Amino acid sequence: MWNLRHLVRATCHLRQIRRLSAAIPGPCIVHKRGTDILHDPWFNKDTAFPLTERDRLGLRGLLPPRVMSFEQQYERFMNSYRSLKHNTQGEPESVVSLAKWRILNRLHDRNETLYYRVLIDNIKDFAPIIYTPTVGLVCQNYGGLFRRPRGMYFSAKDKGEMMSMIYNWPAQHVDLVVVTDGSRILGLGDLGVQGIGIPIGKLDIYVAAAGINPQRVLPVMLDVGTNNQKLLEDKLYLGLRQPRLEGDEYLEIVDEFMEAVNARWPKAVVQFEDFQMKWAFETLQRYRQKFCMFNDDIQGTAGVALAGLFGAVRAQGLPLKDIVKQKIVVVGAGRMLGTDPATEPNCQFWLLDKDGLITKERKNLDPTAVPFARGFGPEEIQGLREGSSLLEVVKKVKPHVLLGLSGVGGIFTEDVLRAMKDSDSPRPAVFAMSNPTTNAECTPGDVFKYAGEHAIFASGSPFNDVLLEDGKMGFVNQANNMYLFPGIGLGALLSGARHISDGMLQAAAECLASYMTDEEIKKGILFPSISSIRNITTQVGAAVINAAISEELAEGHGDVGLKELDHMSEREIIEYVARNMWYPIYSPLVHEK
Ligand SMILES: NC(=O)c1ccc[n+]([C@@H]2O[C@H](COP(=O)([O-])OP(=O)(O)OC[C@H]3O[C@@H](n4cnc5c(N)ncnc54)[C@H](O)[C@@H]3O)[C@@H](O)[C@H]2O)c1
Ligand SMILES: O=C(O)C[C@H](O)C(=O)O
Ligand SMILES: [Mg+2]
Repeated sequence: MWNLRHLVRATCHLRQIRRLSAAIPGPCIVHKRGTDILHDPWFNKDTAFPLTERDRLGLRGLLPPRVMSFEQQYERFMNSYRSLKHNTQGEPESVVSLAKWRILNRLHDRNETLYYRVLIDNIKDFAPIIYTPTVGLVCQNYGGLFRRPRGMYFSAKDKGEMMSMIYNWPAQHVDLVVVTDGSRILGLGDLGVQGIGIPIGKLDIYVAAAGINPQRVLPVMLDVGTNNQKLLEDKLYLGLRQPRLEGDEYLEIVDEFMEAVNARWPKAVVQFEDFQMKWAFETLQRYRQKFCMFNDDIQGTAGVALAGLFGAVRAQGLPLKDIVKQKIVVVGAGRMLGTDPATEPNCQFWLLDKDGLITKERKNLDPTAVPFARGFGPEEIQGLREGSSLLEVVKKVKPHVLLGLSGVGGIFTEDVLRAMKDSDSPRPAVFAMSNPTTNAECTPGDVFKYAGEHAIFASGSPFNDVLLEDGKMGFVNQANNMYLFPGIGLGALLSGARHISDGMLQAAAECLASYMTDEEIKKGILFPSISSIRNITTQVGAAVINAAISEELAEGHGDVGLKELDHMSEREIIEYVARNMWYPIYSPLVHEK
């Protein structure tokens, strides 16, 4: 895997290949004219329609006469975005974030080409707006923010209709579907239909990071009701006002939706997102051999956590094989229980949930927890018992890594972090992976203050780096599944995989883990900057394709059949991925009746 990293980092010219192909855009066939084009965000160029195109498409007189360039439009948008800073001075952070989201969303609704270009170029600044943490706020305030629908809504009332409803979607081709039932939105709980913001945000990341064509993405909300009493009582709530369906009634809805998607777009990849744990796990088992799908919260997150663990081992100057000697305390067992222990490295885990340490004495122990539950043999750390508190566990175990996926903000208290200072690792690692920011288990400032300046920190939502007392920088990593899901989806799509195997997921995680140099790791930088997300995704996508080919799961994509894929070198696969990434540029529009 080290070779792969070197290969790709050395082939930066790929970006030039992309830019070159982007510089000569092919024509785009449009079946509309006049205002219908101006009101279609996919074709709309606003004031940048050239005069010849205005004549051809019946736009003359419908726009002010001056023709602006793309660059001028870009600058104009960025200026108005920047001016928000002055206009919202003194306002609470949430007001400022929502104002930023609104201005981006308005552009998204009006001109997709410009929207995705500013998003790609400014991904580090804009990801916190269109993705975590602001997307959480958007979901919470969806009723008030709603202006026009985006994506598709399938509700419990649509039972028996989905096979025909799916044809209401206007695009002929769909490559990627992200679906949620809104039951566990980030760490914010059941938000019902308002959870649609999450598939929209994830698919924006797909376009920006994986170059999926935005005309070929489909965000989906499966509205099976909500158990959120506040929403049920809210007169302006836009979803079904009924309790969530359960059992077979629930599964019948998801089954019907999956069959409908598969009937219309048999090669589309479906990503399950933010389903409460019981359904996340159940639907993954139910569909993973039948459809090309994966669960991002289980599989994407496990891969990112694994890459983080590898990084923590390397930061201690240890070889990767020493990962098995690492002591890892995981707080928030939900995610972990969803992973197959056979695919996890044989580390030593201590799992805690809301009832404390999980041991074999746990009543009603979840069968998936059995391999992770602690026993009481002589090799066990003395003094720990069923339900021991987090502080007790950290004090006794002295873990190398403390990993939070609890959804509970601030649960890594000062005492817990001080106890991490006595970790058996010279670089104690604290991963506060819960989202959004307010739900993070701790802040980086507290980690460097209490667990020591040698600590390593990663969080699910972005935080700023911390200036330490000695003038050095305490680096903040973002351990978020966005480093993997775009590459998993893209690799599955371009390989034409029948389904997504553990081997493909493992390849994705290993590729991410190998991305960082030893110098970066030594500084405590375990994950790349989000600014390089297209490059990372290219590599992850290629790794996934390679795994699909070697496991004989690949069937090819478009004009590239299995035979061609099979004959590609590693380098050619990377080029194949880069070549297939969409890049926003105005294409000449050609009208056809
Ligand atoms: N960074 C990422 O890429 C990423 C990916 C997936 C999920 N997440 C985050 O993980 C969080 C949890 O998601 P989930 O779907 O696993 O939720 P969940 O509700 O299924 O699981 C939460 C787990 O935390 C435990 N827990 C709750 N309170 C606790 C406490 N006080 N002490 C110890 N354990 C406690 C629960 O018992 C449960 O095991 C969310 O905030 C989500 O945003 C982050
Ligand atoms: O959405 C994210 O930012 C990560 C993850 O999928 C989550 O559910 O928290
Ligand atoms: Mg999620």
